[in-house]
Amino acid sequence: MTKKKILAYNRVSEPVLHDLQQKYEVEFFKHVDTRNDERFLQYLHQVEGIIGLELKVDKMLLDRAPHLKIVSNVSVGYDNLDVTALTKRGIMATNTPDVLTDTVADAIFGILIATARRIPELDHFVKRGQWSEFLVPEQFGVDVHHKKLGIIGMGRIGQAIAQRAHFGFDMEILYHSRTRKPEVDTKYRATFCTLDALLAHSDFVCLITPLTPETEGLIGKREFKLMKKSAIFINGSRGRTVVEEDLIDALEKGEILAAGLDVYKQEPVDPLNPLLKMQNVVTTPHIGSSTHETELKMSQLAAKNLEAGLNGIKPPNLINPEVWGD
Ligand SMILES: NC(=O)C1=CN([C@@H]2O[C@H](COP(=O)(O)OP(=O)(O)OC[C@H]3O[C@@H](n4cnc5c(N)ncnc54)[C@H](O)[C@@H]3O)[C@@H](O)[C@H]2O)C=CC1
Ligand SMILES: O=C(O)C(=O)CO
Repeated sequence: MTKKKILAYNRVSEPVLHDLQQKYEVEFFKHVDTRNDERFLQYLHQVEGIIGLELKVDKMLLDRAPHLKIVSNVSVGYDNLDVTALTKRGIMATNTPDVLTDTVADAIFGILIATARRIPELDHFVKRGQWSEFLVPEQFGVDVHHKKLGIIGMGRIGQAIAQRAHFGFDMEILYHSRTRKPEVDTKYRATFCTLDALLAHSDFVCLITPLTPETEGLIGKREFKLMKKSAIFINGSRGRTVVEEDLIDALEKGEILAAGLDVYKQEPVDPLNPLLKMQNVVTTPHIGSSTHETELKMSQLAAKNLEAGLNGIKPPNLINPEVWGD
């Protein structure tokens, strides 16, 4: 029997890829120009399944994949997929929620602390051999514990951040989300509020929504102006939820104190991006879920979704259940 053809893209853990290769014909592509790479386009024409990270799946790509049944993202975010176009063609789309929640929350909390306590900057100071006298107040950071944390997007990861903030650091939590979550209010002593109230009152503003037409550019000039001058802004969502030029402007003008960023408008980030030159900005290269343990779990879950879809079983993490007739 001929094996079903699968296209693996960008990042799929080695043991998972190996396992898939036993059962399917698998071609792995690292980074491709999806419009012009001949090998990619020829293989795409034959595949029934795609598994991978951040492949831009749009109408043009789908027109070139007539046998495609399922696209299995190795990520919880799926802003890389044109879900409407997939659904119209009856193609399943899946993601990897839950398995990465705690890992991402750890990373975001780490970035928050690193920004508040200026850890990367002072690490360089020590390593450059500049630590010759006691620290001066200009090098001090700000406290995290007992401060007000504003979380925009109180979903799975937002709640895991709230848990760390409440139980670990006794922080007061404000949140803004599509709906109020009474269980979160009780569990983490959190208060649901408008976006503007959150921005005006928070010491730390943490953005962790998905990227959607509603959240694109959610935080820009007006929102930075509403924040406290002492506010620290943390973005763990996607770069385009923020107007990056306005963030740069707000930092340059001292409208906010500092920023901790895991995501950018363009990734990998342009080495000339002014954010990289700012001492009060902590940058990480989209590390949210990137631990050995969690990347493996994400790939395993993505493979489970893929195989279910290919074999006529409803995938556990179907994003567009309409294609299943639900
Ligand atoms: N930096 C990184 O490495 C990672 C980033 N992410 C990002 O985090 C996002 C969230 O992941 P989860 O918490 O698992 O998703 P989720 O779906 O559980 O939570 C998202 C929350 O955002 C809220 N939301 C949506 N639109 C909103 C709006 N316009 N205003 C306010 N709140 C809004 C939703 O109501 C929901 O509570 C992902 O979609 C992804 O973009 C996820 C994993 C790793
Ligand atoms: O899962 C996601 O959405 C990520 O950003 C990377 O893990």
